[in-house]
Amino acid sequence: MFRSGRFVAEHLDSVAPEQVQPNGVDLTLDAVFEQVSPGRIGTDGKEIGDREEIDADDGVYHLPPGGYVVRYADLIRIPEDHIGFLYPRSSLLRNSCMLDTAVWDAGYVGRGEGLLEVYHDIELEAGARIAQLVLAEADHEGTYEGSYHGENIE
Ligand SMILES: O=c1ccn([C@H]2C[C@H](O)[C@@H](COP(=O)(O)OP(=O)(O)OP(=O)(O)O)O2)c(=O)[nH]1
Repeated sequence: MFRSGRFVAEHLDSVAPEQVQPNGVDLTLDAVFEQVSPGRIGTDGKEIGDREEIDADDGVYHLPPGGYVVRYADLIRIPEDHIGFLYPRSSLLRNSCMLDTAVWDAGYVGRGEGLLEVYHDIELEAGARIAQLVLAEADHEGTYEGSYHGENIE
């Protein structure tokens, strides 16, 4: 069963009322990066390529077509007995952009990242809502202890 937005909000730090949706919580944009060196995924592990942070102009990112790594501002804690799924805000799709996301594991804590695909120039303001996190009840064995556990927490 998918949980309500109010339930999801209980597992994020400092959620503004406008972020809470009927079925989930909107995540906001913290930073935008451009990858500048190759990454690697092998049988023996993975390496993430270097990135350069893109400057916002008076708090607004002006993004030409391309692929960008975005970091969400919201600190997320996926509770035990749950799994998280993140979806793009439909206004992104309606503006010829897409946010690619993966599974959010039970036990994960951090400020996560996603891949923003831009097919037409777009302006995104820092702090703008760009995605929606939903939580579903799920069986699992163990909890997330991977390399991204605790990421982007100062
Ligand atoms: O769009 C997403 C989806 C998930 N995550 C977070 C939550 C998730 O629990 C964690 C790890 O994701 P995954 O298990 O897919 O990472 P991996 O590439 O398999 O790395 P590791 O082996 O370290 O887990 O990253 C994101 O930041 N963005």
